[in-house]
This record gives sequence, C-alpha cells and structure tokens, in this order.
Amino acid sequence: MIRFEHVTKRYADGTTAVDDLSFEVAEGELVTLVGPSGCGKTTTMKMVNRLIEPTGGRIFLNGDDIATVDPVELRRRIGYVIQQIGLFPHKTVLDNTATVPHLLGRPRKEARARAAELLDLVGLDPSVYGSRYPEQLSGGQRQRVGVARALAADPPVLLMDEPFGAVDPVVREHLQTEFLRLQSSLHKTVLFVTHDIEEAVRLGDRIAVYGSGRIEQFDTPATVLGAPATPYVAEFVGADRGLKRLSVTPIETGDLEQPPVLHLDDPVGRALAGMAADGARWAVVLDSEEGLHGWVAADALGQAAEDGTVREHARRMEAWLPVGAPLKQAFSTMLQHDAGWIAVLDGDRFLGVLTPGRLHEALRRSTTADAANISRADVELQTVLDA
Ligand SMILES: Nc1ncnc2c1ncn2[C@@H]1O[C@H](COP(=O)(O)OP(=O)(O)OP(=O)(O)O)[C@@H](O)[C@H]1O
Repeated sequence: MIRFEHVTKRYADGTTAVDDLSFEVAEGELVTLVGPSGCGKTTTMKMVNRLIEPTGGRIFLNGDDIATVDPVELRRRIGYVIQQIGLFPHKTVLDNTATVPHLLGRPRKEARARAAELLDLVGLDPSVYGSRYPEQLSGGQRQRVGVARALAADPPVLLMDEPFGAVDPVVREHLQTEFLRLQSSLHKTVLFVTHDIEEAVRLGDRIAVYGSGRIEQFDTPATVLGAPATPYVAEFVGADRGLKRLSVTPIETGDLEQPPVLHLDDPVGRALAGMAADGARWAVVLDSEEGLHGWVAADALGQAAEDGTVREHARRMEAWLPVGAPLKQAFSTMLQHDAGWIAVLDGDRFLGVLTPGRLHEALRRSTTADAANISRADVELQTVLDA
C-alpha cells in the first residue's frame, strides 16, 4: 500500500534526515516508526503526503508514484493527525470535524451528520461535545477530535505523528486502547510516529526502529523485543524487553494444558473415579453446550454424596481469558485472582487452561532469540513469578 524505494532526504543545509530508506506497509497494516529525537521519523512521514519532497528515491501509494499525483488530490487519500492538532479555535467541535467532508463538496448538513457519527466513533458524544469549542475540551478529548477529523474523508491511509504525545500517561493509554479498537474495525493503513517504545510495541503490527536516518530493524514487536537485530536496537528497546514481550505475545491453543473435564450433570461417583485415575485435584466443569461453567475440587466431591451430581459442588470460574489475549493479561489475571491457572476460551467454548509453567513456555516460543536473550527473559519472568 505504501512503498518506499531507496528514499533519501537531504536538507539544504546538508543534513541527511533520511538515508536510502526502503520498506513497505501492507494494506490495513499499522506500522510504528520509533526512534530517538531527530532520527528522521517525521521527515519520513511528511514525504508520504508531500509536505516534504525527497531528494532521492520514490514513494508509491497503492502502486502510484506519489511524485506524479497532485498533492491536494494525494492528501485527500491520506488522513493526518499530529500532536498539536490545530483545531480551528473559533469553530465548534462538530464544525471542526465536518470541515474536510464539506471541503470535499458534501452538503453542509450531510457533512455535519457524518461528523457526528465520527465523534461518536472516537468516544465523544456529539450531543454533549459537538457544540463546544476546542478550548473547552481536555487534551485527550482534543486528540480524539483530531482523529475524528482525520477520518472524516474516510481516507484509506492515516499518518499519525505523536498523536497522543501531549497527554498524560493514563489518558494516553486510554487513547491507545480506543485507537486499537477503532483500527480493528476500520483496517486503515497507518504509519504512526512515536519516540515511545512502549507505544510502538503496543500499537504496531510491525515496528520500524530508526537509528540516524536509517531503519535498524523492521519487524513484529515480538521479534524486535525478543531478537533485537543490533546492539543499538537492544539498547533502545530496553533491558526489560522480556517483560515487554509479554504484552505482545498472544495465548495460543498450543500453549494450553488439558485438565480433566466434567459436565454439570455427571454423577459424583463417576467424576471422582475419573479424577482419581488422572491423579487430578480439580477438574473443569462444562455445561451441556460445552461452555465453561466453572471448576470443582476433588476434595469437595470426596465429601459429597455419591448419588449427587457435579452441579451441586461446582464453583463458578472467575479467572478466564479469550484465546489470543496477550500473556501479560494472563499473568495479571493470575495475580489478581490469586489463581494457579486460568481457563482460556474461544467465544464460549473451553479450550484448556494456562498455568505459570505454560506461560513461561509460551514466552520462550514467542521468540527466535538466541540462547542468551532467551535465558535473560526467562530470568526476568522467573523473578516476577517468584516475587
Ligand atoms: N527543514 C530542515 N532543515 C534542515 N534540517 C532539518 C529540517 N527539518 C528537519 N531537519 C533535521 O533532520 C533530522 C530529522 O528530523 P525529523 O524531524 O525527521 O526527526 P524526528 O525523528 O521526527 O525527530 P522528533 O522525534 O524530535 O520529532 C534532524 O536532524 C533535524 O534537525
């Protein structure tokens, strides 16, 4: 969708901001550009909507060499969100959001109706916020308006330059979560600039780690964290990357253990015999549709009347997660519920349980890291588990 071919930008004073850059962003993919101040991230981004012209190489958007596309027409295909979003101070939030569709020739009423939909989409009730002026919003709310405005023309591509940089960490995390939710339904092709590795890891399908004017590594968050390509990347992503990797490694079916499974209407005697044969101290209890009901302890069944059913002794399950949730969520759920294992579901269907041991193995699986990296991450995780 966006392709850089040997792109260089040398400013008039001789500064090489971007040096022979080649990479591609697939349709619907969110790529984060991350690196220290002055490494060329913003220059890279501004070359895509021709706010800056490269001095060498070519950039393609959907197969078109953008040098041949009229810049105004090009920018209609590209939403742009920046930190100082530059809302018009004398226009209401609704009118700010409606500006682009209106400029694109939509009748005013239609543009405003679309703007209201977009505000709703980014979590701002248009009946509450639509008539306010930008100065009457919090920083986080202003950024949401910025995102709504960038989406107003329904562009296939979004460029976002530190869009959540000016808000406090709590609001920032909130905006990130909302943006991920939005992206999971909109599937825009996104280039997202940040200097914050946590943000890059959290949002990116892939991350481009910038050194000075060049990309040092371009890969998935799990690989960048697990197997940094150079000492520079290793230093940039930080010594606690083993823990960061927990945030980007999903629970997979293969990570799960299969405990004994009982059903609500199973007779106690048969259930106990089955558990004894497995040497199990507890079993998962499913309902008649194979959905998760809870669990039952062998001790509880041992004291029960043999002609009863599992139903009377089963306890509801509090700790469960959907398959695909990040290991970090599994880990914090275990801690929160003081649970030695948690159930993993696909919709309502029970798939198996994740234990600390399996979590540890999943973390190992997540990387192609060399032995040194693996053991380091393991040690870090072990320290946390022991704490
Ligand atoms: N108009 C310009 N003239 C000369 N040098 C420039 C110009 N704009 C940017 N630069 C230089 O180009 C390099 C890359 O700048 P750029 O803004 O792309 O970095 P960045 O990675 O986005 O940094 P930050 O995170 O601080 O925004 C820097 O050394 C910067 O000083």
